[in-house]
Amino acid sequence: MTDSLVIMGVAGCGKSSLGAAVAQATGLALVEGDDFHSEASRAKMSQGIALLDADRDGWLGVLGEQLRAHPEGLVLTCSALKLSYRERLRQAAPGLRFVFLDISREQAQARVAARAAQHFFSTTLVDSQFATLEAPTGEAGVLRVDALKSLDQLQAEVTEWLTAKKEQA
Ligand SMILES: Nc1ncnc2c1ncn2[C@@H]1O[C@H](COP(=O)(O)OP(=O)(O)OP(=O)(O)O)[C@@H](O)[C@H]1O
Ligand SMILES: O=C(O)[C@H](O)[C@@H](O)[C@H](O)[C@H](O)CO
Repeated sequence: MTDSLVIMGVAGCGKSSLGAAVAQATGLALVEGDDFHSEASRAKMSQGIALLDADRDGWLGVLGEQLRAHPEGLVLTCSALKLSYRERLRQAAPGLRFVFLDISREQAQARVAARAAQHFFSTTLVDSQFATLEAPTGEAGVLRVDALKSLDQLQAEVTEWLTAKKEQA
């Protein structure tokens, strides 16, 4: 059973912010999924072209290698929008847990627009993130959190959940 954890959700939901806070709180290494997109994928996203399964295939493979390379556990930020993507990651780290940052389309749009000048992700792509998203409702090892809560509150919810899981194990 792995200690690794994925912080998932659509663009702008707060994966990087919460990932950093949880890594700090747990002492686990932080791996930013966005750092492993190919140049071609980054170019597509900055031009407002949504990624397809084929674009995400190699990326998910590399993220699986990251999980395998950290048997002590890590905090991985990754959109992980579809069940099949999450299953790929679970194959690399059986028992992998996910924190789903749940956000409305309007709020995600507002956050992505607010940071557009400093970020590669095109604001026109938010709708496609929601079209692709298969929420992980009902999947094992998933904590859903409200992305509009404060970072402190979110981090506390996640660490409490991780501690409760450890006590059950
Ligand atoms: N809990 C929060 N409350 C308020 N604002 C937040 C919160 N979390 C993140 N933000 C803000 O929302 C924006 C997006 O956050 P962040 O970059 O962490 O999201 P992300 O999901 O990693 O985005 P992406 O994957 O698209 O890079 C940032 O401007 C960040 O400061
Ligand atoms: O699967 C995807 O479409 C991508 O991973 C996106 O979600 C972005 O990379 C990310 O959120 C950056 O804004």
